[in-house]
Amino acid sequence: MDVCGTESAADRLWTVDEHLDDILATVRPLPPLDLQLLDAQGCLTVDELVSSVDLPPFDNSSMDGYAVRVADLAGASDEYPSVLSVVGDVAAGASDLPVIGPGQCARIMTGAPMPPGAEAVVPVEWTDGGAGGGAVAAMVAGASSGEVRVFRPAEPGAFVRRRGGDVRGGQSLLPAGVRLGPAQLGLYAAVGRDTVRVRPRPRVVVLSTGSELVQPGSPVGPGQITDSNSFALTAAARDAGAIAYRVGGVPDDPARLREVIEDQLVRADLVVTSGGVSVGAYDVVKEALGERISFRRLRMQPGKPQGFGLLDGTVPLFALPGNPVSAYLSFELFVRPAILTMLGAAEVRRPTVRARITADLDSPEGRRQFARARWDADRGEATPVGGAGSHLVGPLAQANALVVVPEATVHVAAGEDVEVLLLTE
Ligand SMILES: Nc1nc2c(c(=O)[nH]1)N[C@H]1C(S)=C(S)[C@@H](COP(=O)(O)OP(=O)(O)OC[C@H]3O[C@@H](n4cnc5c(N)ncnc54)[C@H](O)[C@@H]3O)O[C@H]1N2
Ligand code: MOO
Repeated sequence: MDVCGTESAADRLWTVDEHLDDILATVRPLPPLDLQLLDAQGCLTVDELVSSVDLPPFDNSSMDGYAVRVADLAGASDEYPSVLSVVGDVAAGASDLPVIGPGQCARIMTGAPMPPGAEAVVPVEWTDGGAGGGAVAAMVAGASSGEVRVFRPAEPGAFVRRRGGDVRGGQSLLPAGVRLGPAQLGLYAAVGRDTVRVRPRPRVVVLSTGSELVQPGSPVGPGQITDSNSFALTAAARDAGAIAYRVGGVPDDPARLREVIEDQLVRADLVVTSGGVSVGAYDVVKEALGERISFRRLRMQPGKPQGFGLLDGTVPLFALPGNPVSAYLSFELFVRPAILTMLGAAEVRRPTVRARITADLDSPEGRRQFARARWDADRGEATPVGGAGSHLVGPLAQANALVVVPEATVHVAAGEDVEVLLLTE
């Protein structure tokens, strides 16, 4: 408060929505890039996929068997098989095809082109395979010429996969903005594309600050704690679709932190720091970046102190609070939407559902609380795990959702209907 008792800019508490709106108004999708198919996995496309080819590219057989003329098999049965003369073999990839005349057929393999004159395929199991006995279970070696007895008639087009029956040249196959998973990448390859235009994965650098931090695997001295934030946040960035680099344990020295950030900027589309943003004597991130990004306090619990801005007017930097639960939830609520925006996603927020809460919950007045919970989709229930403390990493690892308690609510009773934000969807 200033001397007149009015709220100054520094005192102002931002709502969660105001902070997110500021982020979404600032962060832009990355410029598109042509990538090799497998480098684009998980990215969102920029263009619609229009096929320049027919698939299949030619009429072909869906079975190992014989390519036949339909009239030759009229009335064929076990008792009165049709006897055809076999004029050749057609394997997948064959280009020199025999012409099938009346009374003739060719052995044909799955995927092989239909030879001219043939109208259908009979599977080998409906023939004697040229062996002169009853029906066989598979192609008989060396019977590519001679005679074959066929025990059933054939419909025109039976077991023939038609040219263009799957995909037509000129057809629109996928709209822009599709996430490239295995089937979509397979489709690009199937229509002959070796590259695809996408928004690339943002490169995210994750930095942990704090002179008290030691890296996992090292001995922990008095007053020290293990750096867990850089692991959780790097994993969360990858989960959101980013390429993430972890830089653990920058000490509480503003000059050193500025130096590390400058070094990291060569490989960063976005930077995330944790720790050093509150009001202590060693709040290194605030000291190092106070002039370059905006530090603010939110009507939120956990996650009250936050820093956000563009470094050099281009690279978004998120200065998240150091408490592990605060850092992780801040990432979920603010950094993840920024990464998804850079990827070009239309929907950047986690989904929410309504559920019945199974236990009482207290919440601070004037702050939106995000309580860790286990959500049971079948029962439509959310069960809080652990308490409100933002150092509680044990229960955080049990949670798959957050119960959202509005700013004006100070108590929720078991059995009430609440909003639940799903962390795993
Ligand atoms: N007088 C006040 N004190 C605090 C306030 C306040 O308003 N007035 N806000 C509290 C809130 S809320 C939060 S959140 C924290 C934010 O603190 P910092 O961002 O400055 O974080 P640190 O002080 O560096 O660390 C806080 C806590 O988290 C642990 N930590 C830090 N980094 C890591 C890491 N990489 N891995 C695991 N744990 C980490 C650190 O040891 C501290 O215990 O400030 C409150 N104080
Ligand atoms: O806001 Mo702090 O993030 O409550 O622990």
